[in-house]
Amino acid sequence: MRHLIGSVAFTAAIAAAASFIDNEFYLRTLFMICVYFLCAAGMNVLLGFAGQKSLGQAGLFAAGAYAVALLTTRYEVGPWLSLLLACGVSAVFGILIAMPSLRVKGPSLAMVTLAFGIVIEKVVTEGSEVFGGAMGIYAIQPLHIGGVPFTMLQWVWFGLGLCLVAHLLLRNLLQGRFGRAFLSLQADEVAAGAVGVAVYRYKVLAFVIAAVTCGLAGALVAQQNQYINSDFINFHLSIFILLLVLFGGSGSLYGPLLGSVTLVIIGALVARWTWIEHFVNGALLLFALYAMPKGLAGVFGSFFRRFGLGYSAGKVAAPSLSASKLPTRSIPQTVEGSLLTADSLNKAFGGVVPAKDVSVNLTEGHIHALIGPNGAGKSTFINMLTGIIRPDRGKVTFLGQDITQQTVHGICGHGVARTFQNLRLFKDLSVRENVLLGQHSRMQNSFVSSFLGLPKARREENKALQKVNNILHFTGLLQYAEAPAGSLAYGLQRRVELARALASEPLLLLLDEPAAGLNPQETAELGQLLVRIRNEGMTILLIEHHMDLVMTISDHVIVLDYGQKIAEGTPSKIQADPRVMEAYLGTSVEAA
Ligand SMILES: Nc1ncnc2c1ncn2[C@@H]1O[C@H](COP(=O)(O)OP(=O)(O)OP(=O)(O)O)[C@@H](O)[C@H]1O
Repeated sequence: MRHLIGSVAFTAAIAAAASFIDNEFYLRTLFMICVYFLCAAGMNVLLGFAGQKSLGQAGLFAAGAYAVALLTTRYEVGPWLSLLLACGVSAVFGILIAMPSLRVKGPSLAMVTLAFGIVIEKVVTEGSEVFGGAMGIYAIQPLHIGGVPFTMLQWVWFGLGLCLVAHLLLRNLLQGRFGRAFLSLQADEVAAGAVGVAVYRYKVLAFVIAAVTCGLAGALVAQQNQYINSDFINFHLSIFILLLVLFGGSGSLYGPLLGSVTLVIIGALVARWTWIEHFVNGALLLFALYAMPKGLAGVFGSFFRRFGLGYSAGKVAAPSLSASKLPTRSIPQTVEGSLLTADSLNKAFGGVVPAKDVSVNLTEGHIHALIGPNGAGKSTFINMLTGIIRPDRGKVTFLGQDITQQTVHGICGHGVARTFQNLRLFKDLSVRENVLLGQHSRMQNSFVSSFLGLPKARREENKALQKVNNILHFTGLLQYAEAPAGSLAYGLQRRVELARALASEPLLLLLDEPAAGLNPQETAELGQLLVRIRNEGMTILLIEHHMDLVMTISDHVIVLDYGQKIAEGTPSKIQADPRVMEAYLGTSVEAA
């Protein structure tokens, strides 16, 4: 509420100050700050949060601008409706431009989006019949009230209003479940999927948000100028939008504001020397990348923190502990006591065959261990169970349902959580945020309720915080809750990953070498923790090389060697099995 009142008061103060300006150039500069703020706010979601590098924003700006131009001039649609429809058209282009992101990443994605921008630029330049080419489209209908077109001051007021709404809505979205999900994409897509984030869906959503804000900005420029031509749509515009975010502070809620205010004012100051404009932008981009990796928002943030005025976005007071019990979900049904069945799983990577007809039955409420020499196929096996690797043949059934072809996040949603052999934490996020991400699939707030900041979104966030607090307490991590996960000692990081997996309230927990890199005391503590988790009713499948740990805590041991199951049974039976000894010793017991 404080933020809402502050934002409204800030915007109202600027709107009031603008009414005292009678210089058209100054008002136009203010309007352009609003336009670029809108572009930057959406781009910040895409780049700063979801980590998707797009160089095609000019194409989306064009989509909005030309949509409004064609609708008002050719089809005589009213200017207000055209503005709305232009946002819809841009959203469709946003989905189009998102498609490649489902296949390519990083620099390749930047290249593909760059190509998109160039194609749009060429289309509007060459397509003179429809788009007017270099001549452009004239007589675009401006916004009006009661038939009277907006004055420059009204454009500023309208722009400020849109910026306020965009800021408040995006802030709602980014501070909770959706913001964390976007950040997880940026950090590690495989881990994001494993905690239940629908990776593709969230990528498309980020592209659509960036497209709508950019298209809206394009439409506003076209309607305010009552004219658009291909000169507006060029590569420099895409770079400028990128610069707004990087210079202002990528991933900060205030970065777009700082970037657009600073860069538009610098642009206005050097406007009379057009030849240095690109030079200045290039220099600023280099400066931002090298000297201010977190942009102006990072510089201001550390300045305020030094004087004890730090504002930390999205930090929520820790709720009180109700109990140190794990949140769990109830089992809908079990098929003859069996939770998960793997039926004749096969996988080959060229000549390497890490799974040959592996069949396993994991019964409820037990600690199962999967052991075997290095390269036996243990990690491949749990990658197949969790959808990260598709088996060539065979079937995985969880609670009687075939999950063999399901997505990684879908399998997590069913109640299968995992940790990774090589830690896959979201290292820049705090321990609490990491574990909150584990709650992602259990939270019920929709896009709409999060975007509009409805009470349901706040209720879900509070509920998740309460559960996460209990998990942190259960795993002994409460005192590290606010620390960045990557800053913790290795053993603690392993525990954070375990806590994150517990947060999805799984029925089955798959742990890939959780004791790797732990000292003997930490390993013993881990063993006790796993037994406590089992006692809470969770089923565990543990891949481990620490035989003491495996033999002490497991109820059932499965042994793999060269991709084949060679034995299974109780720990004592496995210890006495000559095939197992042979697999580990590399020769028969007698020969050894
Ligand atoms: N994506 C892949 N492409 C090619 N080969 C792979 C791939 N993943 C695993 N392998 C190979 O499959 C075999 C089994 O690997 P896996 O990681 O499943 O074994 P593991 O039992 O978990 O071993 P460790 O105990 O050393 O972790 C290895 O020879 C490995 O090199």
